[in-house]
Amino acid sequence: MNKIAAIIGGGVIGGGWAARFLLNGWDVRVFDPDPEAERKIGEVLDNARRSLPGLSDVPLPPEGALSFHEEIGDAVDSAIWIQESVPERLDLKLKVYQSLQEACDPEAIIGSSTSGFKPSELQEGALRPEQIVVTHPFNPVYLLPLIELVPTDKNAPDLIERAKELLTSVGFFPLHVKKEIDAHIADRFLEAVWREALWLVKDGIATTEEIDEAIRMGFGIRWAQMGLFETYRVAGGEAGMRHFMAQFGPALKWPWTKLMDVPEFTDELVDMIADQSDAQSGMHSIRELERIRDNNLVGMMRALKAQNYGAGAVLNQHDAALKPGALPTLDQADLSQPILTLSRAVPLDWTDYNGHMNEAKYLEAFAAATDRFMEIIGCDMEYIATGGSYFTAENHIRYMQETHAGSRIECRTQMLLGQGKKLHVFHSMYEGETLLATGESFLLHVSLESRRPSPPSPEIEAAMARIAEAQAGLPYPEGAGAAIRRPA
Ligand SMILES: NC(=O)C1=CN([C@@H]2O[C@H](COP(=O)(O)OP(=O)(O)OC[C@H]3O[C@@H](n4cnc5c(N)ncnc54)[C@H](O)[C@@H]3O)[C@@H](O)[C@H]2O)C=CC1
Ligand SMILES: C[N+](C)(C)CC(=O)CC(=O)[O-]
Repeated sequence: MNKIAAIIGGGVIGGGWAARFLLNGWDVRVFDPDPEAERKIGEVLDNARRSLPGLSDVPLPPEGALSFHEEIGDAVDSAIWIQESVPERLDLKLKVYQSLQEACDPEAIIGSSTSGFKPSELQEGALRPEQIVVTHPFNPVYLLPLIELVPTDKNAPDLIERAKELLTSVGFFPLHVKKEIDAHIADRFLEAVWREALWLVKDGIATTEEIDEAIRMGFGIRWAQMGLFETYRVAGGEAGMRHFMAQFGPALKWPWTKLMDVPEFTDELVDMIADQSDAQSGMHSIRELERIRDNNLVGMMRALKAQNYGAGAVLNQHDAALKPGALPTLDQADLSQPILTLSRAVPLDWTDYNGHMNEAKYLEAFAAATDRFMEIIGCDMEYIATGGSYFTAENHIRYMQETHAGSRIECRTQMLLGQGKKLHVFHSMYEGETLLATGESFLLHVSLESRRPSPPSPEIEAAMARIAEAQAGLPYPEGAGAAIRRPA
């Protein structure tokens, strides 16, 4: 049975939480009095389906069931996680806890998305304060890993550990904020930057577009991978952080920033900022901007994944947790049929200007299927470390149907020859029952020392013989051995 999450308030943030849980295999029950809530969550889910599953290089669990409830008690019934994301008003949040705590399981965790309130303020007067913690997410909640997890000493250590475990299981990075403070950690930075930016516009120093360029062309990209302190340590040169502080510390006392002053939101300032923002981005609808944002985030996060750094390392850990059981081993597979060697969603950065999966990415998918087939026959990392491996000598791809971001694809592999140093495999790529493409590869076993063909280990020979015998009854695949014909 799937785990159940209740989403109380299904706006921008509640919709993101709903998508994160659903796409990680939880059932989600929503309570939101807004008659438009179902449509709005549907739109967030559409964005999430095209972007989140492809962040993983292994398949996410099957999507959970989504339901909408008219009574808060029905929504929280049987939920082990209740996420409150109603508007940022303390009186409203406290009223919501009153009614949901009358109905929910006392063991359930109640997380609040609040951007600014301290957990002690949310626990004030609650039926069971020990159930309530701050779990502050970042938009888009379905892609960004950070959750600021802020408990008080009313929360038992066991609840904090369970919260961390459940958040990690859906791909989040829970950052345990040990001491409560207004606006937690990250929003305090965002607010400081936001205040300074408003002054720069008001004082006519820069437009909204120039400020965004100053961020995204420089320190914004840098922050996305190393943050503030690691970046400045590097900026200190060989002497590191101490030198950086000695050199740039005094500047903090100069009047570079306006610190706590807030410009008054006069009609003039609001119009100036809104007009500049329209001129900068008004050619895109909000939904278009969301898609542009998601495309960029996925590309950047997948690049960080390749470096196993920052958010990329979190994604790799989530993949590692999902991996066991995702693909069969030699002993688990039905060897009489083509063997499942790839199962994943198409990442956003695999699609191109034609709006479908780019031709080069088919090779990437088939190469991953070949790598998996090598593992199945025993040519895994441990074996490769002993000095033997396979090199690909020839590939042939046939493209049959289009596929798109977020689509779940599978490769099934038939071994056409596995004898001595030769390995000849034929991969068929499917989306459901639809054959999308085929990829045929001829490989040679090599010695990594001499870089020349060499016989594989007896264990690999035996595994290939076992597959050859089991697949002997399969018809030779249509399209195997095909080539592009010479024009008549
Ligand atoms: N928008 C943002 O960038 C972020 C917001 N947050 C926090 O998330 C919370 C929600 O913010 P948003 O999603 O932006 O607001 P929103 O206005 O988009 O959504 C709030 C939703 O709550 C519903 N609602 C109102 N009263 C309710 C009630 N009594 N019971 C159930 N649902 C009710 C509304 O119909 C609406 O759909 C706030 O606490 C905010 O500080 C946290 C991170 C980022
Ligand atoms: C504007 N905000 C304070 C609601 C923003 C957040 O809380 C986090 C975010 O996603 O930027």
